[in-house]
Amino acid sequence: MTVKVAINGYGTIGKRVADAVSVQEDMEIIGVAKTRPNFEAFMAKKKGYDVFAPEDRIKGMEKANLEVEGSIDDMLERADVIVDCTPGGIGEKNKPIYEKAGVKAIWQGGEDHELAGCSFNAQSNYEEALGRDFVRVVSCNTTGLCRVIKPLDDEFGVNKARVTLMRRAADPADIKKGPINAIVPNPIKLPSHHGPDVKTVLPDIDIATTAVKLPTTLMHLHTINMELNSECTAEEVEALLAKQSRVRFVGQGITSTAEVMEMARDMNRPRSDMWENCVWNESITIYEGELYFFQGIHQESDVIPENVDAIRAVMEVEKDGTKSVAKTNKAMGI
Ligand SMILES: NC(=O)C1=CN([C@@H]2O[C@H](COP(=O)(O)OP(=O)(O)OC[C@H]3O[C@@H](n4cnc5c(N)ncnc54)[C@H](OP(=O)(O)O)[C@@H]3O)[C@@H](O)[C@H]2O)C=CC1
Ligand SMILES: O=C(OP(=O)(O)O)[C@H](O)COP(=O)(O)O
Repeated sequence: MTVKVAINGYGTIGKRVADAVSVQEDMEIIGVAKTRPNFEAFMAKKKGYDVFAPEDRIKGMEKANLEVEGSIDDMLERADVIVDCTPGGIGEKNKPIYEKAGVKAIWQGGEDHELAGCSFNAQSNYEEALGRDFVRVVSCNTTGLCRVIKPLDDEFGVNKARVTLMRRAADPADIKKGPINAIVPNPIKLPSHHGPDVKTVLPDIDIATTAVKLPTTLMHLHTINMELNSECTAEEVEALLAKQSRVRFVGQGITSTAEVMEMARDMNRPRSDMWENCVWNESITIYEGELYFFQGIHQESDVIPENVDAIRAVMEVEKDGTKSVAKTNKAMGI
């Protein structure tokens, strides 16, 4: 079976999900929806994607010489599953349209957990999403946290996790957000929403997070501190994280997020994406019985393989999460 996938919202996340789906053997893109005839819409056409638009936007698109296949309802008629990559809060409004069309939907981390009732991270809770109509792939930061907390909890038991998130202020193409010369405690009320968000995937983890926004566009950086239930060495933690397919160790002169992104460019990754958590293995330390390490998260791309796995889970084309992760990784080159 080839799963027919539609994308609603072809921005930072949507365009990457479209390309990642296109390289999988068991799924295909049947259309992407745009609201404006901007360069991204023309690029989507150039790549061979059928472009759809809300009914009231079609005329404007055609006036700009962008050929539109039909409305979002038309796109839903052709799809088995829709990946909603519209800005946070907009996706919620689309739920009735998807329900009416009887199409499964996957939302992103900008929406609340309650919208889908199932928050997803492939390595943490794939099986929970099997056959569901609605799933939410958790945000970039939450994805990055789940990817390391889950294996550490399985192996050593996580008694408590305390994380400081230094967040990029905006994506590289975003001209609207700041700050450009300040460090902003955000959210100001503590702890931040990221800890509760991890608990939507891993409910038994004691986690608290704080977050600030920094004037950078490249990546988020996490300082992770955990109390583990069993005694272990830094070497044992390093060996465990080395086995995780979506965790990459960085060293060899990489001392910053800028150099991680340069490496992604050198790797000829599409859009210089870094789909894996980037852990500085040199930072992995056990100090007075507690674990510490740094990891970088490429906000624009770490959730992309997770969306591919979420499609397989809701469509039940692969019942085993480990196998889905392996298929996704192989097709994308992770
Ligand atoms: N960027 C990031 O770092 C990450 C984002 N996320 C989450 O992914 C989701 C999407 O974010 P992101 O890709 O950054 O957003 P973008 O703003 O980059 O893209 C959003 C897309 O949605 C379209 N859109 C805008 N308004 C509407 C609307 N009213 N109805 C339908 N489509 C609309 C836009 O199309 P058009 O230009 O045609 O209007 C655009 O293609 C959010 O939930 C976000 O929280 C998750 C992880 C990381
Ligand atoms: O999901 C994200 O971040 P978050 O995990 O801090 O909510 C993305 O980086 C988008 O964040 P934004 O809402 O600052 O654009």
